[in-house]
Amino acid sequence: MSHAWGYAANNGPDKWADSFPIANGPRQSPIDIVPGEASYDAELKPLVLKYDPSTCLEILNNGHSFQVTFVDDTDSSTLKDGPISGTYRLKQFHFHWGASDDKGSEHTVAGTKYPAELHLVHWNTKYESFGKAASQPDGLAVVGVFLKIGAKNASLQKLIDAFESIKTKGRQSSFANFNPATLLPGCLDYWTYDGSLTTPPLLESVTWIVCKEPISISSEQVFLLREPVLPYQGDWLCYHTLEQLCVQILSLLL
Ligand SMILES: NS(=O)(=O)N=C1NCCCN1
Ligand SMILES: [Zn+2]
Repeated sequence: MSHAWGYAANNGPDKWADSFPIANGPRQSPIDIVPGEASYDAELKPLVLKYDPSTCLEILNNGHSFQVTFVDDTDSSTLKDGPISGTYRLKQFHFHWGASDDKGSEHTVAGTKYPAELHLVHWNTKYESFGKAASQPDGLAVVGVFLKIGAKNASLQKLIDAFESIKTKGRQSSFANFNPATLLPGCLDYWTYDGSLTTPPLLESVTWIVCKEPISISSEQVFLLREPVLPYQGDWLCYHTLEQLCVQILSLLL
């Protein structure tokens, strides 16, 4: 791929295998989760998530999404138990969303797409860093949380309020004292499977932990995720299309 990966026709998921042949690997994510085909495992434990807001560092526009990054040099913000062994440290979280409410999540549930999906990315402390862990089959654990249209999400609003400071690709700004636990659903029941990163480099190093219960996002909030695309400013793109831009311009004019 002569240019960076993305979600357009010329560099989107159908083209990723050109530069990342592991895209055709045996444990690629995302998948369609079919609850009726999932097996119950009595050995699995409840998730233990311990997040320290003081480890929250910054918010970044990486061109594909926005990402909140955490200080990960101690075991202050960790994931334990559930389907994993040992201690995994929180590195970052980010979201995936679509150009309309009928799509956007990466995982699907019996074919149903949610408007958005949160990913909390953790790395196994048996390895010395995120980078080293990302190439190991048990290196990463990502907690996925679906978002469905409903009540305004006060915690999500704190992220949206920070968008003004990261309007162009590559921009980052300090973002302190945010508790990612406020983005978790009340019930932490989950599905789990061994998979991969869903974006390049698509490494097959992820233990996926997908929460069954979604959290809410309001229509107004999801609209703000789909900020009008101003390519010359490099605003982030996530499944944006010309149609979406036209719809948004018309909605602003009418
Ligand atoms: N959507 S995902 O599976 O979390 N993919 C990721 N790719 C790069 C590093 C962090 N995560
Ligand atoms: Zn993701």
